[in-house]
Amino acid sequence: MKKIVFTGGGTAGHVTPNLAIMAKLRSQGWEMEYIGSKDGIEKEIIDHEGIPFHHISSGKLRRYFDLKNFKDPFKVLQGVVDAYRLLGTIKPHIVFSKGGFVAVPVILASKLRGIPVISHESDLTPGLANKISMPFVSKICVTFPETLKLVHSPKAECTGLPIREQITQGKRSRGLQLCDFHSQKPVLFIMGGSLGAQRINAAIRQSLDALLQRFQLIHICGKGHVDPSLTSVRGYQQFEYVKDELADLLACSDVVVSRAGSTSIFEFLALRKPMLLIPLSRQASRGDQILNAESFERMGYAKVLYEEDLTPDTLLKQLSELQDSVSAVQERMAMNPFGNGTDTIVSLIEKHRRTGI
Ligand SMILES: CC(=O)N[C@H]1[C@@H](OP(=O)(O)OP(=O)(O)OC[C@H]2O[C@@H](n3ccc(=O)[nH]c3=O)[C@H](O)[C@@H]2O)O[C@H](CO)[C@@H](O)[C@@H]1O
Repeated sequence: MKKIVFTGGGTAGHVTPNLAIMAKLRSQGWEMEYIGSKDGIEKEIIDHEGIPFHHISSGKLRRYFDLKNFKDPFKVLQGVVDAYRLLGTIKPHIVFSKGGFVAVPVILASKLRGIPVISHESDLTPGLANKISMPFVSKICVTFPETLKLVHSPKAECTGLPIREQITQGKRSRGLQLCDFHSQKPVLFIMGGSLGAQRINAAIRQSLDALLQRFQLIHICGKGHVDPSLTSVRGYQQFEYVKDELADLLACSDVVVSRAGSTSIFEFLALRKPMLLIPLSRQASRGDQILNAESFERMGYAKVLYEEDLTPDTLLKQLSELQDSVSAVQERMAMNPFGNGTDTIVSLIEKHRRTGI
């Protein structure tokens, strides 16, 4: 029996692409297990899939000063020891890493055990965890063609993003029913990444009356961010985080307002949802979402509203411009050159796995 270990986590963007690959490998008879962190969202997502989950010690690697920077390298070292032990027991033929800090110890331990690793980068610019791991992996898969120029490695290949098939199988009628919506008014889908985005939540709620004149609203707010005072507003449906219902909610949505996490925006593209992207600012990140969003704007799939320009007025203005160009955007999306990365990655997994163990 062929066996694979998946890793990756912290936030859902580093986990959900794994689900697409898992479904395909499962249908080909592979056995699989997952190594993640104790407190990341990956445990919840992977438990839901019924796949054995093991957690290891993991530490955040920061580019800025923080007292935890002195403690975290020891947590990473402990993570390498934990992962080394687990890999010795599981004995996989290959490891697939979707990035995030928990992936670093797993990749180092795989190297020590001589197990090949394929890593995948979702964002246009490689994250720190993937950068550190590059020398130790057999193959680096990237999502954006622009990333190949930044990675400069013969190991790199543009495979696109693995997209869960389940997300493309939603039903508009089920989505409308779930929200108690009708089909006479367009539906606006709002998502601040897997954790929610407080700035976006606030801007939407400040503009709620004006938005409700034009749309029915599905708002994924993030854990703990549902506003209880608004739960009975007709046409405004809030969720903290959604799992299986996401496909139906997207199927009934016409336009999207979102952060510009790579996993989400490629899902919206696959579903041909015109998007207004409000990327996480450079103050709060390395600026990867800004580059993701600008790349989608250049391709004509999205409009970008920078966080520093976000006000109820700019939000409404940009949304109305996007609504006017919905058909043109959808035509461009239909011609998009990005395929679903799942099949290419599954072929690479077959090609690079160890044989004879
Ligand atoms: C704050 C932060 O660190 N953000 C990063 C993180 O974002 P984040 O984890 O938010 O990642 P994305 O927005 O790219 O992906 C979120 C994933 O969660 C799913 N989803 C989301 C909400 C929900 O209720 N249900 C659900 O299933 C989405 O469909 C998608 O598959 O990883 C991304 C991918 O590397 C990066 O581009 C982001 O910059």
